[in-house]
Amino acid sequence: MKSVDGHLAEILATVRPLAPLELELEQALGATLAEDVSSPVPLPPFDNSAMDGYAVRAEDLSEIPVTLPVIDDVAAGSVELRAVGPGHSVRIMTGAPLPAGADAVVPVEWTDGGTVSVRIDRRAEAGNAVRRAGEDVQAGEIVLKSGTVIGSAQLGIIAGVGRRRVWARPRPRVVVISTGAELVEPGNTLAPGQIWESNSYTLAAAVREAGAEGYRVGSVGDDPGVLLDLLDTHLVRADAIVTSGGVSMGAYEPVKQALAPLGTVRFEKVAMQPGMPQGFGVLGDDQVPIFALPGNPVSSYVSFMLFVRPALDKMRGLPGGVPETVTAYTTGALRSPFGRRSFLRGVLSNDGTVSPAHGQGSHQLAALALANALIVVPEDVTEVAGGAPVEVIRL
Ligand SMILES: Nc1nc2c(c(=O)[nH]1)N[C@H]1C(S)=C(S)[C@@H](COP(=O)(O)OP(=O)(O)OC[C@H]3O[C@@H](n4cnc5c(N)ncnc54)[C@H](O)[C@@H]3O)O[C@H]1N2
Ligand code: MOO
Repeated sequence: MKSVDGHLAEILATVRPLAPLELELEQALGATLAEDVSSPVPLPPFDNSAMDGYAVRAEDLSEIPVTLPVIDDVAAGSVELRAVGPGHSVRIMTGAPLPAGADAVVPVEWTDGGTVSVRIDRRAEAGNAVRRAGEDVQAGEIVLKSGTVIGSAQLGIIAGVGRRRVWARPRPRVVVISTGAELVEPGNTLAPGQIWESNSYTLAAAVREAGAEGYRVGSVGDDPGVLLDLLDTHLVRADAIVTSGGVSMGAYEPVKQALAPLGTVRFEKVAMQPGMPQGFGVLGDDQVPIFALPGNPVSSYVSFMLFVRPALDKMRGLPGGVPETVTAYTTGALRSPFGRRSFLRGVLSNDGTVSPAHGQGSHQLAALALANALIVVPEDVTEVAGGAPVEVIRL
């Protein structure tokens, strides 16, 4: 059997970072910067007020209280400014440019709020409530480095330095297809022998959680020809394809039957539990990677976390490697088949313990839904005693 590490290594050797595109700000959320972003100007671009109040010369406040004439009124965006001479003040709003001569802003709360003259009741030091030009960013300074994932705050600074577009690797577009003649869309009534289709929902959501775009095509039956047609239709808009089901040893295994003859997708047994039957390869002229995951709901989910998520990281231009683990102490005994690495579902607590889920079957989706971690039991270990340390992958 192929090792878990060997399978991941083959996947990571096959998938490539997506080519950068020039993305509009509105499309850039979740993309990975492929350039350093710098500011053409200092930020703030000019000295300005941090508060609504009065721009003054601090030296005029040596005697408190003091009453000063108000010679001007400046709002944010004002351009024609009168200088503040000795003994004068200017009413000023947050974000408005600091007039020449002034070196401090007195918040309105420290005054009587006058508009012709103002009584100031508290002393302000030079520099009080003044935001200096360039104190956030210097002209030419890099604000975001290439390789940064663009989240909301990153989008903010890109806009804040005046950029409309950036070069970035887009979120990979991933088409998700389930197979199985027994599957019925949720919301419909079950006939005997049928179950509600859940994997395409799980996997498309996991794709989105992994920072990619998930397109749920839904489920197809057991006909390999129908599956091939569907793949053909969707290949043009896919950076990767994920299928579930139809990869094991049964008489009706549409994914295996459709793809194995192409010669570019291999079906193998990987030494893990769950998730033993796995298919991986590439499709079409563009060599689009395809992950043919096993149909059991827990198996497809675990396979996604171990193989698809690191691959999507790599496609996004991020370091895509073995999922990180932390050490925890299992509250219960564990069993694992010899020669296979187990990924048991568990609940990791803040006290450093992990409680194995009740129900470790590959079909037990409810136990998976309660879990927040996978407990990793190595290939050469068949039993772990309660209280023993184990490695855990957070979900
Ligand atoms: N003789 C053998 N039988 C099986 C083997 C084996 O090595 N020899 N491997 C077992 C393992 S391990 C797994 S995992 C499954 C994988 O089977 P398939 O990938 O072919 O998946 P299916 O047979 O289509 O389905 C398995 C199971 O999962 C349910 N399922 C499938 N798709 C969905 C979906 N979209 N939503 C909800 N549930 C789904 C399906 O009804 C089956 O119960 O094979 C074992 N057998
Ligand atoms: O490996 Mo299968 O994934 O046991 O259910």
